[in-house]
Amino acid sequence: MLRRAFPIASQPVKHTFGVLRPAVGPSGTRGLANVHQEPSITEPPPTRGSMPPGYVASVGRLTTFALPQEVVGSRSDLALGQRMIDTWRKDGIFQIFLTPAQGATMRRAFKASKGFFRRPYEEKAKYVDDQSFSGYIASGEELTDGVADYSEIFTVTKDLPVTDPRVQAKWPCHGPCPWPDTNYATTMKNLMSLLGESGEKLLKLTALGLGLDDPNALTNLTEDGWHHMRVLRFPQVDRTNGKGKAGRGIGSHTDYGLLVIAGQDEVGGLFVRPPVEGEKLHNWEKSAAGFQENDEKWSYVPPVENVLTVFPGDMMQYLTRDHLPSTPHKVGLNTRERYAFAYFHEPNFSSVVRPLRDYGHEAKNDKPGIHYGTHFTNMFMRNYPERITAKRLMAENRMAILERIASGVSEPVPGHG
Ligand SMILES: O=C(O)CCC(=O)C(=O)O
Ligand SMILES: [Fe+2]
Repeated sequence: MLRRAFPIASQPVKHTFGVLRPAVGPSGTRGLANVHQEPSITEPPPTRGSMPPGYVASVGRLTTFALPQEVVGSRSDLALGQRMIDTWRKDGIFQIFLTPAQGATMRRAFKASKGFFRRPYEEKAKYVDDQSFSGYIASGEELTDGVADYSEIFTVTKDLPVTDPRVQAKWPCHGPCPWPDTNYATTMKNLMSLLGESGEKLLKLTALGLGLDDPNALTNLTEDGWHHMRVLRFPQVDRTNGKGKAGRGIGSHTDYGLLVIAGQDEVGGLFVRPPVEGEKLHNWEKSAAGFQENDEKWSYVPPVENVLTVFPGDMMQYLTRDHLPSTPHKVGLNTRERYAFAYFHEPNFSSVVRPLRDYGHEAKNDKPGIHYGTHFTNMFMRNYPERITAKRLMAENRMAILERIASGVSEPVPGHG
């Protein structure tokens, strides 16, 4: 393996993207990642796996950051925040090193995920809930831009007992998580809480990097945040059930909240679209799903051991008035089955997200704000119109309840108004 010393924090790192066509390779893409670390660390993590067949894309060489134990607003925190923002604006994505606790829990979570997805379809299909969108989503069930994906998913949303006042008040998307067993539940909850710690640090660093007057401007939104996670399996490209679109794991889309923090096994399948001059998507107004699905401006994200990838979601874009666009991404099926996690670090369900006052081109607050829970509900209704949860929501006219919550007309629920 090649070894070389890497630039330290204060020096910019040049990124290169090599264009590779799957027809001629690469099998076993290897390359060097750019590492943003203490000067003593000189070994970049090697990449693994290979690009899914049939896709045309450049191969991303991602910058990797080491997050501090704690974000205290020091000069090095500020420099790191600025570097993170520059990297998102250029590549749309970066990597962070896993902490040892995250690494250990991630391994347990992959094991639990494999164990669950290997169970018979008839059993898996029982793990759904009619109030929350948590639980099992079969391969060929999820729609992106109206077209079925082959991803097989277990979604985890906030696990609320039926006695929770919000569930009692029939808030849309609020309900229990239909766990397959206690080991699965404990492992996934642990993983989410450890990824959430990175999410909070990343938000503080982002606020610093943006130069916001209030360093807590972003983390104020995530108190009792509507964090959720998708535990994913993608079938081998020639072992699908025929219900999705050939070769496609998940069609091009953006995700909904502040940050997407994702982890993948060694197989490979994820592509991101680095910001392109002149392209502006506003997924909360008009669906970004299916956007430029088939052109060549995509960058393959090679799997790297012991890292997570991080990119902005729709609410980060809205808050920053497009300075940090929500990164479009898609997943292709590979020659082997693939396992992954996508964790979403989100605002509180009831929060109204407004463009940052002290940031952007206009000082005045000229945008109405987005009620995050309404945005989330709209997105899930769009993706799973046939799900039992969507049907109950419509039958009980819970959209009207949501409107009352969003306009502040509803009875406040203790602690969650
Ligand atoms: O499989 C991945 O790496 C990403 C999955 C994804 O984009 C999602 O679940 O929204
Ligand atoms: Fe996604």
